Amino acid sequence: MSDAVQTETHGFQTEVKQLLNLMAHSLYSNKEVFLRELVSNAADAADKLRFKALSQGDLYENDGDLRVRLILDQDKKTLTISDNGIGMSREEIIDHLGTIAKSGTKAFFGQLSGDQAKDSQLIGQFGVGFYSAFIVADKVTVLSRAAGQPADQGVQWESDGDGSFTVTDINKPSRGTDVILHLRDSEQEFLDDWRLRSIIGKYSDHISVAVEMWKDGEPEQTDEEGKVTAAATEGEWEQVNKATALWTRSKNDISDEEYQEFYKHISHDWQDALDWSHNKVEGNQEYTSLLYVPAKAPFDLYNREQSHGLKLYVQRVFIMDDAEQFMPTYLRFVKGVLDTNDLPLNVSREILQDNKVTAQLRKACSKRVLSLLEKMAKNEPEKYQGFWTEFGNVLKEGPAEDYSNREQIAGLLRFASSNNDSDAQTVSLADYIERMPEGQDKIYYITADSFAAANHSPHLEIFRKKGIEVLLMWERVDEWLMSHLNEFDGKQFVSVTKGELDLGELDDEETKKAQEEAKEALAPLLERVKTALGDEVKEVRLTHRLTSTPSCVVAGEHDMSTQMIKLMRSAGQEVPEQKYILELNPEHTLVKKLETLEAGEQFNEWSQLLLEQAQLAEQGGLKDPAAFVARVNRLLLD
Ligand SMILES: Nc1ncnc2c1ncn2[C@@H]1O[C@H](COP(=O)(O)OP(=O)(O)OP(=O)(O)O)[C@@H](O)[C@H]1O
Repeated sequence: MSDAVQTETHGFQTEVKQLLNLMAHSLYSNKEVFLRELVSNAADAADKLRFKALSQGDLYENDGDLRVRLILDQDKKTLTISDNGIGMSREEIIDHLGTIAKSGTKAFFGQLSGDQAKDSQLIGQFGVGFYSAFIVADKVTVLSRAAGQPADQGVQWESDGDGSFTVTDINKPSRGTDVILHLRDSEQEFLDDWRLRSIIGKYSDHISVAVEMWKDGEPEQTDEEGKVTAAATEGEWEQVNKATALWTRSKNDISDEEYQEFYKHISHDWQDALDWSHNKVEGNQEYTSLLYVPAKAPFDLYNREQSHGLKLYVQRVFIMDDAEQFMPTYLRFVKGVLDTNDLPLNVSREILQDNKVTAQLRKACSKRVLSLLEKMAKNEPEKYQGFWTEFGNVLKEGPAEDYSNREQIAGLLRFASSNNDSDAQTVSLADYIERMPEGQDKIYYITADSFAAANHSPHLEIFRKKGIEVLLMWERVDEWLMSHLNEFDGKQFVSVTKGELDLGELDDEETKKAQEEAKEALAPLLERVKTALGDEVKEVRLTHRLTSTPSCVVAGEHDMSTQMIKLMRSAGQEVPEQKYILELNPEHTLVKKLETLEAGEQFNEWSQLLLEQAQLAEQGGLKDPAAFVARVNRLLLD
């Protein structure tokens, strides 16, 4: 022990306490996961040391055989997971085993309802990690010493999982970390050597570092006559996993179960992945990729800054976690491994930034994921629908970010539709096109604040009447998406709330003629309304998109849509006040009534009311709601 043994007590971050609580309740029926998590951490520590030692060979301290050992102590009732990996310093241990470093964690725990059954579902959105040790242990002691540090720089971390932990300086001659679990009385099954071997076999075969357990020696064996049949053997550490990195094996030799185990190892998810794609490429480019799509979105999916990306290996040597350079942001949910021979072993994040090989690999990996999704959508539509529910809104960022693949991404999008009267996003663009009536050559859509606002928008009236399907959109990202999608399969996208409505061949000659006549007859009325409203509107014209509503407002062809304005304002950008075009429905009684009114106060009030109610329906609010209410009341009493 060093002279000044310094023990400090630290409180866990509030979120850690909440996680511990949640985990104890949620994962009890799945409690073996603690072993996978702790062995994964130990294997990661070995990987990290191997990488650091590439440039600093003396870190091995003459012990380059990296391994993880499981040690049972029947008397003390402890199970120890011991590694000779990178280890942790005092600061690191306080930091890593006392807090959760992900941003947004607080908000995540803030939404817990207190209802254990409901909350336990949420653990799936959160990585399990080290803290799972407390599912089976009522006390955990961690002894660690960072590689390259003298023996007296060891540190002991200890906690009973109740809210605080202690940290003490210790002497630790061997490099690496021992996690000692003081098993609860009810968890003594994990002291059973055979039970442990079978769990480890299942969880760790594919981890590239050896996992070892102690095998007792055998005494000398003799036959009846006392002749020695087998010499005595000494006890030894025995490797219990295959220790071949899974992605290096041939696809045909890997079972689905093994793929799933590996997924859990790299993702810290405790549920199965939804699907994966494993590819070995030789030739010009040489790489292996194993990419997984999770079944559930993590809690921080919408934080675009959150770390994501692949585990990067170069010639099977682990280089870094979260190499985001190989996965575009709109595919940030993908987990996996990329192992390449085309990058140098001393590659850094900076080198990756601006690198031709990186760009090629990123393109290749993106393609793999898109093809995987395409196949799923085609062959297993229900499964794809599950994917869409979890990750659809992220995929919608794709056309803006990945211009070259936008047609393929557009093919994967799913929308709600005016045909369905439901907010379920199930309609693909291919479905839409297939259902188009003869004469329709455009894809019509509407963006609004909510499903109800989109579905009940007056702008849809004429489309409903004519049986033309309109795609309904109301997610924040939709406006952004549509500003980057011009066409699909040669068909142009048209917002039903923007510009002059031209249904082209969908309108018959008779209707067109009637419209022309109305235009001529009502020209004076339009003039008068424009004069009454003055600068409040850009233009007043007749509309044929309405059937049961008297008026609507539309943005000019090249103006920003209402949703885009809202999006930009909410992002803190200044957007100048935009003037709309007021459209009047010539068939509607109120418009007919307006025509009969003489110029004067009443005419002005009615014109104003028709504008305000149209703005209310389109924008969901008014600048001066009180004036609107007063006006309605005045007109009601007239
Ligand atoms: N055996 C170990 N050796 C060295 N460092 C370790 C070891 N175990 C844990 N750590 C450190 O503690 C950190 C936190 O571990 P924890 O398992 O809670 O989360 P994680 O591995 O980062 O992943 P996730 O949050 O996705 O579960 C690790 O990132 C690592 O830096």
